[in-house]
Amino acid sequence: MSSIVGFVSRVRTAFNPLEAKPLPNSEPVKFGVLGAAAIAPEALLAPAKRHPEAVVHAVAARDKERAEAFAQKHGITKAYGSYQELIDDPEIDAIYNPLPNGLHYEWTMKALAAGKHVLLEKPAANTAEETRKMFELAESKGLVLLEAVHYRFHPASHRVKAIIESDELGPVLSTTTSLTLPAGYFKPNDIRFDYSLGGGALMDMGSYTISTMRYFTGAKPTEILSVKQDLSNPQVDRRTVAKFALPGPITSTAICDLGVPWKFGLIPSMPDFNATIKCEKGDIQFTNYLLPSVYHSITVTTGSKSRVEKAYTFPDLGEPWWSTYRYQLEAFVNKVKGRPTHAWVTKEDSIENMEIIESVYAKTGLGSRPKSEYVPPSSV
Ligand SMILES: NC(=O)C1=CN([C@@H]2O[C@H](COP(=O)(O)OP(=O)(O)OC[C@H]3O[C@@H](n4cnc5c(N)ncnc54)[C@H](OP(=O)(O)O)[C@@H]3O)[C@@H](O)[C@H]2O)C=CC1
Ligand SMILES: O=C1OC[C@@H](O)[C@H](O)[C@H]1O
Repeated sequence: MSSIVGFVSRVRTAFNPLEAKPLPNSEPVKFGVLGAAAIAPEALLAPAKRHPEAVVHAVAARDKERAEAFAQKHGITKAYGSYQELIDDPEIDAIYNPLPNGLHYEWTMKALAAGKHVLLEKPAANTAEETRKMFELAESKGLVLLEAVHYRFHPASHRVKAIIESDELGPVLSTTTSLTLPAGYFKPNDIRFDYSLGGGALMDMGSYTISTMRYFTGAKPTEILSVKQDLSNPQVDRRTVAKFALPGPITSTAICDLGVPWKFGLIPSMPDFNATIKCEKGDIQFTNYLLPSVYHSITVTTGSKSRVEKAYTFPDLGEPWWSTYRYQLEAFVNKVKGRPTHAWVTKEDSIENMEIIESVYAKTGLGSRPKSEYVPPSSV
């Protein structure tokens, strides 16, 4: 019963934003958003309204009218008809980059070159080399760059990691991390199915399934044991199932699918956003690891005993309705302000994730998504 009340309360709060009052003695971090992207309201606009030190100041779209309509709808002060104009706005401190994957590198490099911090959507870029270059530029300019791997900032993921590290269940033997959605969820013309824009299930959902495998095992694969891909067009995987060997006895399976065919062509499959971690003395079933603020459960089983845990807040941070994105924004703003953060995704972490994605694509012969043609000026 209490979990239903909690669910209703969290969802109600999600649709009725509690606006935070600005802090009197602190300048807010002013964000500019590149593109009127579908994910921007959930991943930045709503969390910023609930953060006392974050403001979304401007949005840019390729078409100025689209930017203006988006700005009006979301109460954003400025709208630009080009991404560069927004980046050049001296009032903006940080850029949120939710462009298609294949444009992450170019526009992050341009934003960093202009002296802006960047909150960058996942996956960081099309290649590990581009990811490295972005982080090197950020470091050389003393700027914050974060790949928005939002689940890493939520207390539920931390709780699962803490159980694994507590040794209650002994060493990890295997993991299965899944992210699947039914066919029809994404339209055929979605950016996720466009090779030239960095599309593919492994780039999209797969960036999380690889990331959670690495996070929960604390290890990097030593070998790709097998990969099976179903394609939506000759260069783009709709589904990828990859099996990995990790150090010691660990094996991991990462499953992602942008459109599971309906059963008998009639019944859509349920989304699968679950992680299973099998350990020597028991296992953990983490339900809905991607959007745990809506609902999640952490079921720990040893022998015939099992218990269910939930973690919506940290002891000293958060509210039950804080989404993964709100927790992520908390860390980003703290980092920009030079304060400690409760969690972070490092340069090395982002590069390693991209290396694994590329190595899976190499194994099947599909190959990495196209390298950006953008060449930064030599002065950068
Ligand atoms: N953190 C998370 O939970 C999620 C992250 N993502 C990530 O965010 C990014 C965007 O995803 P999503 O919001 O779903 O995508 P959308 O298609 O809604 O948005 C992409 C934006 O990119 C701009 N754009 C620029 N060039 C192109 C082009 N050639 N073709 C298409 N769009 C272009 C468009 O901006 P304009 O307005 O200028 O036309 C559009 O608003 C991806 O990297 C994805 O992986 C996505 C969903 C969830
Ligand atoms: O990042 C994401 O998270 C949620 C998914 O629906 C989406 O495909 C992906 O881009």
